[in-house]
This record gives sequence, structure tokens and C-alpha cells, in this order.
Amino acid sequence: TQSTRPQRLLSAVQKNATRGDPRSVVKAIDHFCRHKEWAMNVGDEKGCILDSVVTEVNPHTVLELGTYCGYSTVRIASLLPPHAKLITLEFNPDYAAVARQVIAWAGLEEKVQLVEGASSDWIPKLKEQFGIQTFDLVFLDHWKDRYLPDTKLIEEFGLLRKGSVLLADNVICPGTPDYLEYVRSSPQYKSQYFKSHLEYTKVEDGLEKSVFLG
Ligand SMILES: O=C(NC/C=C/[C@H]1O[C@@H](n2cnc3c(NCCO)ncnc32)[C@H](O)[C@@H]1O)c1cc(-c2ccc(F)cc2)cc(O)c1O
Ligand SMILES: [Mg+2]
Repeated sequence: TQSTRPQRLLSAVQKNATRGDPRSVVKAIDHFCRHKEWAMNVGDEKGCILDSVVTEVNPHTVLELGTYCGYSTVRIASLLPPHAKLITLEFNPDYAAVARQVIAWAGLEEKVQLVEGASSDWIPKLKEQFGIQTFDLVFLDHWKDRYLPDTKLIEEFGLLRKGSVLLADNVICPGTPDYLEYVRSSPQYKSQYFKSHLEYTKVEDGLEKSVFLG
């Protein structure tokens, strides 16, 4: 049977990256996506912005919506302080299976909890299931029309504290207009746009960083 693109991406990691070396995993995926097959990872250019926000926030609890192959999971987890936890939600079992192996190759299993399921089902259960009070950082990179409803769910279930940071990928391409309007007009957020490019292309895209004011 034919392999899938995520499976070919995983093979490229296993062939070209060093076990236990997250930066080599990131480099191997970026090389594969730039030279072999494009894939919807946040990528190296926006990835540097992601790294700077993670470093600035220095989060002890992180929620990622949409794991896909685990590229941003590895980028974020590799920058977390000891004992910090990253929960990443992925409802496609095939993508989840690939992501688990990418995360394992990077040697980051201890820091990452990959939960197989839909964000709308799991956001209401995160406190009780994982003993989480609030998230210091949320990275949104799943279906673009789900950013706003899931942000409202996250607010509703008290998962944000004063200073929590939401970082959203693709606010220009493919675009998340209702989400952008919300975080930019709400008095509960201080929002900032980081202009960049769609992964591995010259097309404009960017990340929106929104600080929850409580
Ligand atoms: O569409 C994009 N990303 C979607 C990611 C989906 C991943 O997240 C998973 N997922 C989705 N919804 C949920 C969910 N919850 C939803 C229901 O509760 N709960 C859990 N997991 C979920 C999927 O299974 C995938 O693994 C994108 C496109 C372009 C793009 C730009 C230009 C182009 F020409 C083409 C493509 C660039 C990007 O950077 C992009 O991120
Ligand atoms: Mg994206």
C-alpha cells in the first residue's frame, strides 16, 4: 500500500535526524518540506517567532491544538524548563501515530502528552484529567474555523490566567478572520501581529500573539 506524506516525513526524520536531538529533527523536517514535499508545519521562519515567544513566556503548562506530525510540538517542547508539560490535541489517529514517533525520536516523550481526540471534546476535561489549573501558553494550529469557538471554550472552562498567551498560526493564510477580529477587538486581550511567510513559501502569513488580561 502507498505511504502517506506524514509517513514519508517520519521516514525522513528517522533517516536524517539524530535520536534525542530535537534541533536535528526540526532541521530534517524543514529540509524534507522545502526540498521534497511541502507539508503544513509552522516551518522554520514562523518557527523562529514561535521559539522567541516560547522563550519569553517560559511556560510551565502549554496547550497545542492540532499536533499534525509534531513539528511545532518538538520545537516548543525542546525549549521548555524542566518539569514543564505540553498537552497536544490531535483527532486524526494516523497523524497522531506519526507525531508520537517524531516526538519519541526527538527524545521529548517526558515533556509531551499527546491526547488523541477533538479539542471541543477535550478542552472541557483538561482540568480534571490532567490536574491543570491554567495554561501559560496556547498554540493554535488546527482547523482555522475552530480557533474562535475553541478560544471561547478555553475561556469558559477557566483555563487562562492573567498573562496567559495565545499564539495563533495562519492568521493571514489560510486566514482566521473571525478569530482575529475577536482577539483584536476584545478588551480582554492585548494582541500583536508578527508578519512572516507561509511555511516554505514567499506567500505572506503571520502569527498573532494575544495576551489574556483577565
Ligand atoms: O489547514 C491547516 N491546518 C489545519 C491543521 C489540522 C491539524 O489539526 C488536526 N485537527 C484539526 N481540528 C482538530 C480538533 N478540533 C476541531 C473540532 O473540534 N481537535 C484536534 N485536532 C484537530 C488535524 O487532524 C490536523 O492534524 C493549515 C493549512 C495551511 C495551508 C496554507 C496554504 C495552502 F495553500 C494550503 C494549506 C498552512 C498551515 O500552516 C496550516 O496549519
Ligand atoms: Mg499552521
